[in-house]
Amino acid sequence: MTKIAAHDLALLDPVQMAEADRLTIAGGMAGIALMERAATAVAGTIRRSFPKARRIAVLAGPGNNGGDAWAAARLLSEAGCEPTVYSFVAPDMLRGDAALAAAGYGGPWQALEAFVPEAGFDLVVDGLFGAGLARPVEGEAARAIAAVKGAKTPVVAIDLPSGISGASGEPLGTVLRADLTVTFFRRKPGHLLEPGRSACGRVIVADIGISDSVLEAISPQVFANAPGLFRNPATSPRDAGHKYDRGHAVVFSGGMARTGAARLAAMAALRGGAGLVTVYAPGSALMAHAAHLTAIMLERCNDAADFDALLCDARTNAFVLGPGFGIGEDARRYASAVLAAGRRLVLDADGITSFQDEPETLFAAAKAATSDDGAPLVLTPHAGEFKRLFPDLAGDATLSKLERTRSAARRAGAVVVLKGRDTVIAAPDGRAAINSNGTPWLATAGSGDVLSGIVAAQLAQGAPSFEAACAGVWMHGRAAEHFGSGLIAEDLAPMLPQVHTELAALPSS
Ligand SMILES: NC(=O)C1=CN([C@@H]2O[C@H](COP(=O)(O)OP(=O)(O)OC[C@H]3O[C@@H](n4cnc5c(N)ncnc54)[C@H](O)[C@@H]3O)[C@@H](O)[C@H]2O)[C@@H](O)CC1
Ligand SMILES: [K+]
Repeated sequence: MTKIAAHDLALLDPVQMAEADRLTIAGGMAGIALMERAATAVAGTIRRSFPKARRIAVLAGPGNNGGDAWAAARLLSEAGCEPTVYSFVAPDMLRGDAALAAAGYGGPWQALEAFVPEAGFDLVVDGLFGAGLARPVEGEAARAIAAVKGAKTPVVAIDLPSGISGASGEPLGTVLRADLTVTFFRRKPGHLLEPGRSACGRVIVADIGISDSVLEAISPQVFANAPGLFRNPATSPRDAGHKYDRGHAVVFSGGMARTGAARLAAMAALRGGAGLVTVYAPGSALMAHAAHLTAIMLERCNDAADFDALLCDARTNAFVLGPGFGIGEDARRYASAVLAAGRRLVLDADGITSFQDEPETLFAAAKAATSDDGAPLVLTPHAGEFKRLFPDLAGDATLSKLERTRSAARRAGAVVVLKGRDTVIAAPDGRAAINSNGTPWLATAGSGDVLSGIVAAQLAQGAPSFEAACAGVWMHGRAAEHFGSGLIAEDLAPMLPQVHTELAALPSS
């Protein structure tokens, strides 16, 4: 990935954001100037997005999130609105920049206890808690949030909806649901991870004068998943290219009654950009495949002897094992052999479950096969499959989805794609990406088989595993967006040409 793209897509946790703040202040900008810019962004967004809002309730917390709220109230008042601040603490309890911001506001304010949203407000501004949320929201703040929910008045959150952790997207006590969230400099993981993402509504990132150069010192490792993270265009063939330039992907098939999943993955691999795709199937499944496959090739693979012979073709470089394959010794043997032969492997579904009693065998094989090119193994579990390989991480309620996936990748020596509405992709070296495209229609039978095929296509074309996984997840989500409602798994691969066209049109990075 390029530095510029990575910087644009960086997500900062509250500690890193505080560091960005500190470096900016150390560079000569006063803290109150940063707060003023944050408030200007909030007030400006409100004026643009809710131009008819006159009577505005501004909920202000005890820290700098509250400071932003007091300063925004002043700006809204200057713009002709009628704000009333409802403060969580008496203003003389505020400290630092927040105290300065409150002192600069000359309009009406009351204690938070007095807040009754039914009193005809057009809009509520949530400046209770942001990056500094440190414990569950309870008591008076929780009452105010519940009252906002009941009133159905539009809500604009400052930085984060109160009750959502910026680091994890997890709720801490009562959570406010916003229609729009204005955050500063860069998004935070909590804006993309559920349930945070749903609580934010639309997210606007405002420039408050923090220079991108602070990111050099912070060196972010977590990113929003988007084309800047992977080779761009990921899949456009060279004009004078040969099909072998784009690699040869292989999909292992299950037996006679379970061949569809392998075909879904194989077609996705071909449409995903692999030059050639072959299905390796047991003899019992050959007829079923032969009746369906055209551009995709077919080989008999009944046992280890067949497989060893097939592996002699050094051009097969990316394998998919798992969809419809069946759980057991064959899966373990083939997966280990693929890795030992220096090929790259997407392990999904039954392939993952096959290692539930001996995950260390898989992890050792992945680590032994790791080279300068990075991890050779990509695991694509949903939450249930993740739990089979990493039961302790799955059961640790103190870990966020992001932390769980990063720990799993480090332990396995593999790129881990933990699927869901907020799919997290993590590499053993600590890099991680959070995906946010796609539609709810992706929760359909066979959707994961397609994803494994698209990822294998990127591996076959030579993308490093982390980039291949990021690209595959993004393309999969984008294909669903192009199709729209009524999607089933078969509809995804036919949408991939549009996704390739879109990627190819982006400026190369
Ligand atoms: N870091 C930056 O670069 C900038 C930060 N700004 C604002 O500053 C905010 C962060 O400010 P702070 O670090 O002061 O944090 P917050 O204002 O989010 O909250 C911290 C305060 O809330 C209290 N608190 C935390 N959880 C509570 C709970 N559940 N119930 C009751 N009290 C609770 C803490 O004791 C502390 O007093 C950001 O969200 C943003 O709005 C902006 O002013 C612009 C620049
Ligand atoms: K807030």
